[in-house]
Formats: sequence, structure tokens, C-alpha cells
Amino acid sequence: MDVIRTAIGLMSGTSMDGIDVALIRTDGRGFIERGPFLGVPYETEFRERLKRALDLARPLHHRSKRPAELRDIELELTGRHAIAVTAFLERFGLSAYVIDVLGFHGQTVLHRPDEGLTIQIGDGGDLARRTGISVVYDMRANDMVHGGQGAPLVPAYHAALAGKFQQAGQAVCFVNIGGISNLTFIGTDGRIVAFDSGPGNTLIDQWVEMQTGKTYDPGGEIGGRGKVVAAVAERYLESPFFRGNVRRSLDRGDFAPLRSEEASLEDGARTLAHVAAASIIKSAGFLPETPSTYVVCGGGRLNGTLMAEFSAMAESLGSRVLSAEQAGFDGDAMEAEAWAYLAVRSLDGLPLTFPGTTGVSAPVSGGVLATP
Ligand SMILES: Nc1ncnc2c1ncn2[C@@H]1O[C@H](COP(=O)(O)OP(=O)(O)OP(=O)(O)O)[C@@H](O)[C@H]1O
Ligand SMILES: CC(=O)N[C@H]1[C@@H]2OC[C@@H](O2)[C@@H](O)[C@@H]1O[C@H](C)C(=O)O
Repeated sequence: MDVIRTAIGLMSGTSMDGIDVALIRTDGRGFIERGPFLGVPYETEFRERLKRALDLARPLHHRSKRPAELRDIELELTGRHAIAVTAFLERFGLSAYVIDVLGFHGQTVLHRPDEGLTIQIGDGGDLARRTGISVVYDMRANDMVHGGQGAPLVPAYHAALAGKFQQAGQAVCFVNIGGISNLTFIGTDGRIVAFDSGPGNTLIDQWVEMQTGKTYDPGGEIGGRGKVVAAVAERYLESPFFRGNVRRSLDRGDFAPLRSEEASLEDGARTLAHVAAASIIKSAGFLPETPSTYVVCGGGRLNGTLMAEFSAMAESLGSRVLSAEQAGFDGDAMEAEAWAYLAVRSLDGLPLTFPGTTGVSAPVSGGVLATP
């Protein structure tokens, strides 16, 4: 029998809004028992530090290079993850001894798949020492070494959750609307096709923050009062990203922010919600078939304007749209759960990525193990 391990996943995503912490018990294969979840938000000052880290990383050409200031931010980020783990264990009355492994994503500060370069800051050895728990980190690099896009990695976990749809004879598509959106299609025959689908919340967050100081559009309420500026939407949707037969993974900075002279606050938020929704539908055109069901996770599912747009577009093509919760999952915890699942797979040397998910030449494992 395969070993069942208790794992905690730690995700600091492209939205840079905080650390998601989730526990699962899993054999890294078909057995998954989902446990508690905790979101630990970053305060404004630290979000600014992470933005500074993106600037510091931009000129880098080697993934192990760390200018002194970037290294300082890396250690600060790692320390915050250690604190988040401790807070999680305390909150749910758990001892570190019952946790077999932490799956540590770190923070992506640069992602240039065309140059084979992806940089996540976060010191796995330091996190293992601080928490007393083994850590699997740096899970994207080996995929790139083998010709993959280095993203998305969550599809292996989506596939493991898709059993009930497969049993019902339905092709399902998981959509993660984070800072960037990505999707995972699982056909009725178990075939997996996945890729980044376009801008998610980042453009909306940048716009709303620039105009109001708020870090996002709560519930999509601001966009709900606006209208789509067609010329702006077209400009985004005509990006070369949506053309060609090879799906590329995205860096947070690949789509330029909307400029203040281009729209009113409300129209900008509405237009960018429309762009996020239409991007998913456009990219889904590269799937082998139209999914019966979309399962939407990530913070973007809480933007009612984006979701209304996406649901209308998907339903007009014959698909139904469920939130992760409607499908029996936790849309906030999904990525952190995935990182826990991937850490267990890494310990067992199982593949994390597949030709259908990142374009890697053959299924490959990945991740680096640090012990306390
Ligand atoms: N109540 C809400 N209403 C509207 N939008 C929300 C709400 N809560 C979160 N969001 C959006 O979701 C974002 C965070 O989503 P999520 O945590 O899934 O992203 P991430 O994991 O950082 O990104 P990625 O998946 O690209 O790595 C926020 O930045 C915000 O735009
Ligand atoms: C390089 C990087 O960090 N990419 C992220 C980003 O955020 C969403 C999308 O772009 C996805 O490709 C990926 O994260 C998820 C968790 C993944 O790898 O599955």
C-alpha cells in the first residue's frame, strides 16, 4: 500500500495578497483527505517589499542570483512562512511532529519561459530549520530543464480531484482565477490538458489600487457599475498570447496595466473583468472539446462581475459553471492543497508535470528536499 502522508502546502501567489496554508492527507495518488485552511494576509508594507522584489529580479539572468536586497526580502518572506505555519498549527491544535512535509511555493519574482528562466524566492533550508519540518521547494525548475513552461503545476492535483466528473462521463475544466488565470481540462478518458489562460485579477487589482488605494474590487461591485470600453478590451484580447498553437505560461508583468486616461474607475474595472472572463473562453478554444462543466477556484470567483460575464459566455457555449464550493471543494485552499499534494509526489519521485500540462518533453518529477 502507498504511504499516506500529512502535508501542508504554502502558496504565495501572483496577487501577492498573502500566504495560503492548507493541510491534506494523501498518498500523492488517488487518496486525498482535505484538512483545514488558513489565509494569512500581507500588510501593505510587505506587499510593497514584494513589488520591490519584482523590480530587483527583472535584470537577473540566473535563477540562483540574489542581489543583497532581494536576499533580505527572501529571508523575510521565508520568516513569514514559518510564522504562518506556526499560526496554522496553533489555530488547529496540531503538533509539528504530525506533519511529514511542507510544500513551499515561495514567491515568483520572474518568469520567462522563453529563456528557460523562472525564479521563486523562498529559502527551503531556512524554512525547514525554523519549523523543524521537512520542506519540498523549488518545484518548477526541473520542468523547465526538461523543456516545460514551468507552469501551471496545479493540474496534477486538479486531475486527482476530477474522479466524480469522470465517473459521471463529463469532461470538466478547473479554472483558477488568481493574479493570472490557468485552466486544467480533464477529459472523460482521463486526458489532461492545461495551460495559463490569461490575465486574472492582477490588472483589476492594479487598476483599483491606482484609482482608489483599495487593493481589489470587492465582490466586483465597482466594475458592476461600469460598462465595457470595447477598444480597450479588444487591445488586450488581441494580444499574440491568444494566438498560435503553443500555449505559453505567463509572468505577472506580461499584460501592461490600464492607463488612467483610458477609462473611468468603474468602466476600467468592468472592462478588465470582461477581459479576464473572455481570456478564459478564448484560451479554452484550444482545448480538445468544450467542457461540460467549469469549476472555478481562486479569488476571482468572488468578483461577481467577472463571474457573471464568465458564466454568460460559458453557458452560451453549452457549459455549466460551478464555483469550487458548489462542486464540493474549497476555492481559496485549492492551490495550497495542490502544493501539499505535489510535495508528497516529489518525495515519492512521482511526476509533477506532463507533456499535456506544461509542454515538458516527458512526465517529470521535481522539487528540492530540505530537512531540518
Ligand atoms: N471578495 C473578493 N471580491 C473580489 N475579488 C476578490 C475577493 N477576494 C479576493 N479577490 C481577488 O482574488 C485575488 C487573490 O486571488 P488568489 O489568492 O487566488 O490569487 P493568487 O493565488 O495570488 O494568484 P495565482 O493563482 O495567479 O498565483 C485578489 O488579489 C483579488 O483580486
Ligand atoms: C510562474 C508562476 O508562478 N506561475 C503561476 C501564476 O499564477 C497562476 C498561473 O500563473 C500559474 O501558471 C502559476 O501558478 C499556479 C499555482 C500553478 O503553477 O499551477
